[in-house]
Amino acid sequence: MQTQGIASAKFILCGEHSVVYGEPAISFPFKQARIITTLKEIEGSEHQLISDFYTGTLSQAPEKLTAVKALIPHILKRYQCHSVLEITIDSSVPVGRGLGSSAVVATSITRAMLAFLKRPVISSNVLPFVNFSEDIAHGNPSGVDAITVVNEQAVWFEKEKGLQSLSLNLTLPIVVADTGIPSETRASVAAVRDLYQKNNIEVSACISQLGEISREIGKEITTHGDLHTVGDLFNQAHQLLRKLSVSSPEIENLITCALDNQALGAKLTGGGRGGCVIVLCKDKQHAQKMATQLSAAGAIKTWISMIGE
Ligand SMILES: C[C@@](O)(CCO)CC(=O)[O-]
Repeated sequence: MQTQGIASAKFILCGEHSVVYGEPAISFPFKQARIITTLKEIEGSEHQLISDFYTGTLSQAPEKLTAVKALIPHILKRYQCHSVLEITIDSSVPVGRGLGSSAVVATSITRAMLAFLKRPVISSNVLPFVNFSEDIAHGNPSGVDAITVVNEQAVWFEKEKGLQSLSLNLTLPIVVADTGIPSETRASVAAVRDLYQKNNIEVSACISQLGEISREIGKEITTHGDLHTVGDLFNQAHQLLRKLSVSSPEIENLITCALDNQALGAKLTGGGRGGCVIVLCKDKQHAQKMATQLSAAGAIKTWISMIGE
């Protein structure tokens, strides 16, 4: 018997980093990039992993796959299953680009495994396993990536309160552009924590302002708000994230290109220090032109996402 689990990427509209300190974040599923995990039982004594990144026994998988290595036996143990598995991971989600690749792989594996174990593949069963895997991958994540990927819906998230679904009343023409530089969420969260410990007053102020921006963006996008206002808020958020030391020359290069080409606003998304930027455009046509300009400026890949359409 063969089972499959599919999961899509996510991107954070606003609130990355400040969400770790209890402020709200808004994030969306990003269906253009996804992972399909296929499982089957095999003879032998060792689980086998097949992926673009690594193929071989699960126990010998490289350090970058530590969370996957832990997740598979954890789920089997939880359901007292002794099967030996072949796990094939087919991914179009770039790794370490702020698009939630670790939560996506954990979700697709968990879904495939629950189907294999004949358990209901529902969010309440999947989420605890994805959180288990994310804790290993990122240390102490806020949980926004896991909840967005598992629930596959627009999310308003606060660490203490969890998820609230968002109903959009404004279409956001967004270009997601990949700098091509890996973004290490664990390292960027640690860098912000370090700054926070050294300069508590200034960093606390940045974090509260980022929280306020998320609240204002939340209001705009759920009440037929104004795209220009959302764009201004993107720019303000990016300046604050820059102050928190999570931008990079490659991110700044794409942001400059976007603003030079009449973007309404542009910011990094996810952990930063590499990864992707999101650019708010006037309409779909503008987004198409913008994608071409960002590619010419060095983005290794771009996607157009008409959020809320
Ligand atoms: C940078 C961060 O805010 C988002 C990473 O996608 C980390 C987290 O929320 O755990």
